[in-house]
Amino acid sequence: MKILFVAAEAAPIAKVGGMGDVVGTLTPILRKMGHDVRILMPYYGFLPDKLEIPEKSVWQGSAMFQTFDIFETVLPGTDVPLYLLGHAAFAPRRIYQGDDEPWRFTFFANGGAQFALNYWQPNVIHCHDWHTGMIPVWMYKTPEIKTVFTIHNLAYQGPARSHVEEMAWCPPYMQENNVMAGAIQFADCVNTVSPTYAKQIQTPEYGEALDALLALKKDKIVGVVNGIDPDQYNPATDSNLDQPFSIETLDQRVTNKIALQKQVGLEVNSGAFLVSMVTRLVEQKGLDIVLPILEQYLSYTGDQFLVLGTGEERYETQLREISERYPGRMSVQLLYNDGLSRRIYGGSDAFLMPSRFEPCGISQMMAMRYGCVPIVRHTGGLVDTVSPHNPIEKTGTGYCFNLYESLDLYTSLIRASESYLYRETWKELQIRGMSQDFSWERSARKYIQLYQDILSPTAETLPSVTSPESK
Ligand SMILES: Nc1ncnc2c1ncn2[C@@H]1O[C@H](COP(=O)(O)OP(=O)(O)O[C@H]2O[C@H](CO)[C@@H](O)[C@H](O)[C@H]2O)[C@@H](O)[C@H]1O
Repeated sequence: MKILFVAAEAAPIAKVGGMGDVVGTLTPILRKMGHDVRILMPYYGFLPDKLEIPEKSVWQGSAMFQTFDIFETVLPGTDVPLYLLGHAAFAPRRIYQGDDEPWRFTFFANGGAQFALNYWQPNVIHCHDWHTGMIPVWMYKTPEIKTVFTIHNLAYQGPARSHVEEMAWCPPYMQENNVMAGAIQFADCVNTVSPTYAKQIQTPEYGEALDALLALKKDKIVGVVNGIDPDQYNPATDSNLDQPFSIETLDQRVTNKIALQKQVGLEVNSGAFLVSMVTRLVEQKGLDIVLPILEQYLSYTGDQFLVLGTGEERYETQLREISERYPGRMSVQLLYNDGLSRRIYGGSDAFLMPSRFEPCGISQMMAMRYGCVPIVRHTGGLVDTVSPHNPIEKTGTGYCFNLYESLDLYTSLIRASESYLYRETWKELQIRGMSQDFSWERSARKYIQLYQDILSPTAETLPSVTSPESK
C-alpha cells in the first residue's frame, strides 16, 4: 500500500509532543512491514539545522491562491521519504503559536491535498489532528484516495467552518461547525490512540462538545494504542544516561538519580523519593489538581519534586514560585530538552501524570521502560497502559487514581511514597514496568488492517458515512 502521513510534527526533527513521536516512529515500522509510507510536513524555518535539505524543490504546487515548493529528503535515522512544504508562512522558527495558525495549517492541508492529487498519489492519506482535518473533507469526492484521521488532541479543533470559508474552498456538503468535526464526519476511518479514549470521547465528559457526532459515527471510530521504539528508548544503550542499566543491573540506576539531582539543583540524596513530570504545561495534563496540594506534599514529606516542561504562563509562574520556597526539594526546568527528559525517566523514582484526559500518553511508557514508576490518573490511554499495583498479588505497574481531584491524587502520591520504603517490592514494581511490551509492531499491524479495511470494505467494515450527498 502507498500511505501518505500528513502532519505538523515528526520526531526527531519537529516535535512538540506525542503526535511527533507517533509520526516519526510508526512510519519506519510500516515501511519495514513492506508498505510505501511517506511523510508530508511543513518546511519550518529551523529544519535546516536538523537535517540535509536539497536546495532545489522537486515540485511546485498551488493552494489558496499561493504557490508552494515541495522539497524531498529523508527522515533522519530512517528510510522514510520526507516531503517538506515550503512557503513563507512556515519560515519562522516555530511549529505552533502565532495569529496566523488557522491560515497556515489550512494552507498546509490544502497543499497536502494538492500534493496527493497531483504529485504522489497514495492509496491512503493518514491525517493527524485538526491541522490536516480539511483533507478528509476535500478528499471525500475522490474515492480512489481514502483517508484516516487520527485524533491526538480533541480539545484543539481548528477554525470554525465560517472562518475556513473565508480562507479556502469549503464544500457545501461540509455541514459540521469546525475543521475537527468536518474530519470526523468525512474521514473513511477515525481513530484515537487508545481503546478507552475512543469510547470516552463519545460521552459529554470527554467529547469536547463533539460527543454526539462521535457517537453517531461510532462504527468508524477505533482505538489503536500508541507504542514506543524500544531501540530508541533503551536504558541499556541511552547515551544521555550517566549509567546505562537494564533489569539485570537495576541497582546501578541510582547513579543516574544522583547525577540528575546534581544537574537540576536538588539535594543529593539517593534515599529521597523523587517524583517527576515531563510535560507540556497545559490544562490537559492535570496541573490544576497538582498545584493546590504541592506545598502540603512537600512540607509533610521529605520527597523531591521535579518538573520539565513548557507551556502556559500561569502554570510556569506558579510552579516557579513554589519551587523558590522549596530550594533543594523542588526543581522546575522550564524548557524543552529531549536529553534531560531521558535523564529524568532514567533517574527519578516515580513519574506523575495526573491528566484530566489522555488520548494515550507516551511519557508513561517511556518512564516504565526506564524503571520509573508511573503515578497516573486512570483515564484514557493511561487505563490501557498502566495497571494498578497490588503488592500482595505482585501485579500491576503503577499507582492509579480515578477522580480528577487533588485529594485523590494526594492519596496516590502518599501511597507511592510510603511503598518506596519497601525497596524489594518497589524493585519488583519497577521490573514489571520495564518488562512491558510497548513496541509499535502490534499497533502497526492494527493500522495496516485499518487501511486494508477502508480500501476493500466488507459489509461489516464499511464506514457508516452519512451525508446529504453520496460519494
Ligand atoms: N519539556 C519537554 N522536554 C522534552 N520532552 C518533552 C517535554 N514535554 C513533553 N516532552 C515529550 O513529549 C512527549 C509527550 O507525549 P505524550 O503522548 O505523553 O503527550 P502529548 O499530550 O504531547 O501527546 C498527545 O498525542 C499523543 C500521541 O498520540 C498521545 O499519546 C497523547 O495522549 C496526546 O495528548 C513525550 O515524548 C515527552 O517525553
